[in-house]
Amino acid sequence: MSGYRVTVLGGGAWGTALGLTAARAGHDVRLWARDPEMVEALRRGENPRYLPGIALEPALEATTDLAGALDGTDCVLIVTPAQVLRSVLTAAKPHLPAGAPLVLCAKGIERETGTLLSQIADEIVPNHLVAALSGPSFASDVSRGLPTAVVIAAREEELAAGLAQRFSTSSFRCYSTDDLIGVEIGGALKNVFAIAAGAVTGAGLGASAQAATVTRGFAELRRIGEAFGARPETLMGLSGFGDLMLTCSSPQSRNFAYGLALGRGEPLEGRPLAEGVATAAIAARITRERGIRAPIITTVSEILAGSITVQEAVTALMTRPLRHEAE
Ligand SMILES: NC(=O)C1=CN([C@@H]2O[C@H](COP(=O)(O)OP(=O)(O)OC[C@H]3O[C@@H](n4cnc5c(N)ncnc54)[C@H](OP(=O)(O)O)[C@@H]3O)[C@@H](O)[C@H]2O)C=CC1
Ligand SMILES: O=C(CO)COP(=O)(O)O
Repeated sequence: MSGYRVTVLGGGAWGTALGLTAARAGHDVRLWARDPEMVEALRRGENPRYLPGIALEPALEATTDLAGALDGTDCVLIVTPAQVLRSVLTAAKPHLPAGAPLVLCAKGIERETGTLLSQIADEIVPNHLVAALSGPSFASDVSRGLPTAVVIAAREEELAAGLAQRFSTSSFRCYSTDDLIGVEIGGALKNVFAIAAGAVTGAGLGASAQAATVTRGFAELRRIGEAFGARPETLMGLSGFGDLMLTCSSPQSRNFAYGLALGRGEPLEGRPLAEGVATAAIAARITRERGIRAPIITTVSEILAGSITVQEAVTALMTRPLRHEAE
């Protein structure tokens, strides 16, 4: 299973962690990043911008040459933020070897179009097989080799299972599924719920309110998932429930930390990437247009748009007329 040629696109926290994991699994890894300084740092075995203080072992073969990084590759992990997938994939397209599957590792929905990331890949490179890697996994944990479990999804069960086998190590366990949409929706929306949980916590509303937010967020995720044809068991797995547990409770999550700052009324400029910020408004629009009840996503998008404060949002959520519903 080793000796696979793997290209990682993106030299951020997650691209670095996944590149390391693939190298530890015995694969021949090339990582492409756009910034020459980052490439130099990665070759030295560090990523001071995104994984400060973590020694990268082994050091990664990194390059700014996109064509060179993709030349002869067997598999491409795309680990740039969701909102730039379209441009990164368009740039990569002329250099992609036929038959190399694409593994989408970002978590989000395209802000302008509401398109899922696998659908963007289908549009731009319709002849390539597409998979998604998701689940509860902080880059800093993974790069340190701490135990982590993720799920790899593809419409073709064999592809997902094969990739899961190739990328698993003794500390990085990959499960597989053919429910691509379920895995993508879970990964994209948990970021919005993590902002909500952080905001509730940051506003000092207590651990009970935080647990209520996460649980009702999960109910919302399942409603949305059902409307998109996701399987309920997928959303109860690593990419849904699992990632909600992680990101809705730990300040290590950039989305939860963003929510904490919102709740505390702290400045938001210059914060690290929080994918839920870009996903919230489009997710709110999609649910509204499709008639799916999504009060938490809608509220987060209103807070981010500045049309309602966290305090007003909480009051509105708690006092809105209750629809008697089974949990
Ligand atoms: N960090 C984590 O623990 C995890 C992250 N993810 C997901 O992975 C995705 C990436 O996150 P992460 O790596 O943490 O993000 P980071 O902010 O750490 O890094 C983003 C990387 O993408 C690069 N980048 C940004 N825009 C472009 C562009 N237009 N063209 C080329 N490169 C670009 C940045 O380059 P530059 O430095 O030059 O700007 C940087 O290398 C997100 O969707 C996130 O949700 C998933 C699981 C875990
Ligand atoms: O997706 C993640 C963990 O599974 C990382 O979460 P954040 O992007 O919120 O840091």
